[in-house]
Amino acid sequence: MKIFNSEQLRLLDAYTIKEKGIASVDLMERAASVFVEIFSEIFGAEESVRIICGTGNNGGDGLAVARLLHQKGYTVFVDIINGNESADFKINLERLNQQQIPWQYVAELKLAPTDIIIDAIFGFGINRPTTGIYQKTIAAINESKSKVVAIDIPSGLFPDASSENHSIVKATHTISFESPKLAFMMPENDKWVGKLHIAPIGLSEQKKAELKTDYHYTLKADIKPLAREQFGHKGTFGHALLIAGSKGMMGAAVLASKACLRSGVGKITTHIPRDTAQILQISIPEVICQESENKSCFSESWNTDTLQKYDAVGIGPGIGTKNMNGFENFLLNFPTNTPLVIDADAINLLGENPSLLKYLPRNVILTPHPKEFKTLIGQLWENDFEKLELLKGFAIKNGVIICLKGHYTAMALPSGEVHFNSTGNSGMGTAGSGDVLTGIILGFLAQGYSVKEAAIQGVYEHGLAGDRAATKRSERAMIASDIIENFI
Ligand SMILES: NC(=O)C1=CN([C@@H]2O[C@H](COP(=O)(O)OP(=O)(O)OC[C@H]3O[C@@H](n4cnc5c(N)ncnc54)[C@H](O)[C@@H]3O)[C@@H](O)[C@H]2O)[C@H](O)CC1
Ligand SMILES: [K+]
Repeated sequence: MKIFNSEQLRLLDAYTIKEKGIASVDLMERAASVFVEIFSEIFGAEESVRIICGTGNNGGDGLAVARLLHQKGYTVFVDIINGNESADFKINLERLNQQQIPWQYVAELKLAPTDIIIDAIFGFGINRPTTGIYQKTIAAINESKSKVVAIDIPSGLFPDASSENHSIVKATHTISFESPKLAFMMPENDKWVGKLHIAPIGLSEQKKAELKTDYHYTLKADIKPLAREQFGHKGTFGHALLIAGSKGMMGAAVLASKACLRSGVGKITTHIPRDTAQILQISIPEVICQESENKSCFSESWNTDTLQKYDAVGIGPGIGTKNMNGFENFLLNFPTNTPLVIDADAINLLGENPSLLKYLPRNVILTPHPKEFKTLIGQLWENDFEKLELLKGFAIKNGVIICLKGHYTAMALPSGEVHFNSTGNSGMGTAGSGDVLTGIILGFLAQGYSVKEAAIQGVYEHGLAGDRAATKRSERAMIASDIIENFI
């Protein structure tokens, strides 16, 4: 799914009105009705609802929502912060009056206790930080004990730019129209957005296809698993090579190898330090162990012909950062066309020696978490929008795919596209979770997925398995092995 900016959403809005001959107030009605549909699935009509409206179209949505909830039997009360009223706001205020729904203009909001507040102050029309009555109202909402549901976007949050240090409504749920906003993908905004719901309102599909954006949100419909050949065998489902583990870190090699096998790969060879084979072999009988001549780390020397025998290679989980020489030889001899996934300590080694970046092969995926990304680029960022620019810049400059792990893992491609992932949960912030992801991506690459597909689909399926694990156990109690067990 594409992520549109506010200018594009306005365009889509205007185009849909023209193309479908639908009045803008009817589009607002459609938005309000999908909002109410989702809202009423979460909250029952016994809960009291206070709707706080601005006077633009977000406020207009709020008035229409008030009327529709009233018709469904909810007790609603509307507060309006006086301002310039949009045309569709005026029509909806008239409709509110016709149904005799109680409302008042507020100069200073004294919030009577209510179960739920619906935030309809500002939507994507916000163009400056909130001040005065708006700021005070937002503070009152955030201090209340009520659950808060934002219409389209928590008021005060800029959809397409950083809102650091602004006054913003802290929503429990955000029900956003048609497409998520870029701001929702930023970890710094997690505290404002709460649980995100996307509500399609039927904007023109043709125009959506035409509009260009760098930003995408991966949903189930974007996932296309490779068909498994009925006559295939372990020789045709790909042979992966994983370079992983060191003394005390063999768990990383075990988790990544097992995840790789579960991803459907035909065979995996795992290259490990000498004398550690027992640990791996006992943990996973299906793995082929290849021991390094080094007792404590991976091999010093690598040759292209040997590496070329594998369909894909992964390096990093648990390898430590001592063997720079071996890592350099590995990259210098890496075959041009073999897909490669680089994770964990291999990323730290690259960060320590950025001159190696030029030796990265063309089909490479890097999977850093934010700390590893910082080491890799040797630079700090002021906010998450800046971090996103750095991520995009790195992918473009080095011609690589880079997946910045976290909630809504961001995958930047050399084309400048960024795909945000929609699956996963806080339970995945657990030791070994990243090793599992490396194994899955490696397995996908070895089976013949393109680097783009392996990155996007690997991250999506890793998150999905994590969501299943959290349902069976809990976000708190799940561990990385549960992600593997729930990969189906
Ligand atoms: N295409 C769609 O997705 C649809 C969106 N709808 C809803 O409309 C809003 C956007 O409405 P808009 O009237 O453009 O803007 P706002 O209501 O967000 O803001 C109103 C107005 O306020 C002024 N303003 C901006 N910042 C400030 C500030 N800090 N202090 C004071 N005043 C401010 C500015 O002039 C704005 O224009 C969208 O989010 C949806 O909720 C439709 O209902 C359906 C189609
Ligand atoms: K809002």
